Amino acid sequence: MRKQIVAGNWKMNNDLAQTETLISSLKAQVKTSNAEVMIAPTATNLWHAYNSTKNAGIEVIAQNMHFAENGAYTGEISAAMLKSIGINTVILGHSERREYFNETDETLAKKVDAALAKGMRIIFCFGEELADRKSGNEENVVGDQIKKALFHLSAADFQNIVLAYEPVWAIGTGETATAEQAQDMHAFIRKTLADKYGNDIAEDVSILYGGSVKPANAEEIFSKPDVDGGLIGGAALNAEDFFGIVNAF
Ligand SMILES: O=C[C@H](O)COP(=O)(O)O
Repeated sequence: MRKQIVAGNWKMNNDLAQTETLISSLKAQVKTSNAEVMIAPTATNLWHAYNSTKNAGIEVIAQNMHFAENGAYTGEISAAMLKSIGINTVILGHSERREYFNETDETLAKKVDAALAKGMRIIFCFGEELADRKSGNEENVVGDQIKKALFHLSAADFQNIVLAYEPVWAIGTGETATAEQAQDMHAFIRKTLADKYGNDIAEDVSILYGGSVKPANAEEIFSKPDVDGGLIGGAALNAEDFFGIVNAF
């Protein structure tokens, strides 16, 4: 069943004290919503965030994980480690991970497998760069990213997959895809899934949009039929802005 989701990706922001402050502000704003609400603090603050949001209607999720179960991977965190502190959802494939940490479709496929093997839910990110859009190649790029990292999965695996379309040119730039551009790409993504897995699976997968979503543009973007929510960066660092977006549903 397709869900509406608004997830705040805090990226490398907020130390422990700032995390406590922002979570208190978020808890003060939470009310019954049509959307599932998630926050992704940095790894050092996951355990604290998990404990301070229990029963608050906010799921704490991770920004990344390694594909190995354990071993000599200095600085990395495994799915089992996340699960052991109550984290059941992980963002994978964010464009910043692809760009600055050389994550490829191949390593992402392994991360996807590792997360699913531990029963985790995945928010899988992808999106084209500005040059791809300017050359009219955005659907090829996005289609390839999805196929290479996800098309080895079974139809049943998609119960634990949420997709997040994030055009790289719209991330942190203040430049947003128009609601029509988002809808067109989301419809293409759903068709790509339907061609491989059938309509029922494609209709059930939630597809989020990410890239400079703000309270002022969220309602229009979320009103589109194939947009099921947002992955929010900058605006997730302010409780009022974040809930301005959540309440756009
Ligand atoms: O993960 C979130 C996205 O990168 C969007 O970030 P942004 O809302 O700051 O553009």
